[in-house]
Amino acid sequence: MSDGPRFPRTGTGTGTGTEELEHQKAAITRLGHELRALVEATVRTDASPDTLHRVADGVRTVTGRLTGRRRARGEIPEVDEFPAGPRFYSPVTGAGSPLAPPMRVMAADDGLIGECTLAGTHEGPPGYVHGGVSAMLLDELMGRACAAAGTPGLTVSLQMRYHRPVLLETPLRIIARVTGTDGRKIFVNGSITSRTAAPDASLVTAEGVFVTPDPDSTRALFPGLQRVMARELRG
Ligand SMILES: CCCCCCCC(=O)SCCNC(=O)CCNC(=O)[C@H](O)C(C)(C)COP(=O)(O)OP(=O)(O)OC[C@H]1O[C@@H](n2cnc3c(N)ncnc32)[C@H](O)[C@@H]1OP(=O)(O)O
Repeated sequence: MSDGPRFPRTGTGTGTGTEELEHQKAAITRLGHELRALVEATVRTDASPDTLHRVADGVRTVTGRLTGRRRARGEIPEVDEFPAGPRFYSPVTGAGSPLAPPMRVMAADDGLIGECTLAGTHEGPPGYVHGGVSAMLLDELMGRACAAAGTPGLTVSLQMRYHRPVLLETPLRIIARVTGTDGRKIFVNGSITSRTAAPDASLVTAEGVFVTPDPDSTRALFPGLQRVMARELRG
């Protein structure tokens, strides 16, 4: 892992709302980077039990510093651009999530492309990516492809085919493409390939069906969304 980007350490408290938000995003990104390094070091270390106990004590102390006000379940963080933009704590793309590789997402001609490299944190068979993690990458990108196409939806079906094991520590390309719609149903294809070894050979492919909830279901499922829209209307 790299040392990560350098960010200002604290907000000034005197900037505009936008500046404060940018400071917040930078701090979230920096902590996410350090936590990811901690998780990777944890699953790869050969340290002694004494060292592991000392580190566990230290981590417990650090955790204690983050237990002030917590977001309520379903509350959308102010830094997020939900549903179409970056989500800072997504377990796949979130700069602030220690679970996220994080996958970078880019627009392509006919869908979205994701890029990431996975390591020990996401291991399944020794040396290879966990199959559930491959499904998670694809589910996220395929869901975002629906939103990018103007038809946001939730996964109702995700059929995975694992053709070859996905190597750890190898740059990956994930592709998602909406292939059609039928009423509220959206059909999406996805694949994972290596960006370096045999980039044309799909390691994993997926076919998904996503459904746009009707307006009543959307309101019931995502009460936090109403608050975000009200926040944006207030400017
Ligand atoms: C911002 C991007 C983030 C990306 C995140 C990644 C995506 C995710 O992980 S989403 C989280 C996982 N998914 C979920 O939790 C969804 C759980 N499911 C639900 O809540 C509901 O099924 C919901 C709200 C989506 C749809 O419910 P509802 O509106 O009642 O749909 P319903 O009327 O049953 O079905 C709609 C259509 O879909 C079809 N359908 C439903 N389930 C399936 C299925 N498993 N396979 C195929 N078709 C299905 C129905 O047959 C129906 O088709 P038709 O209109 O032709 O009769």
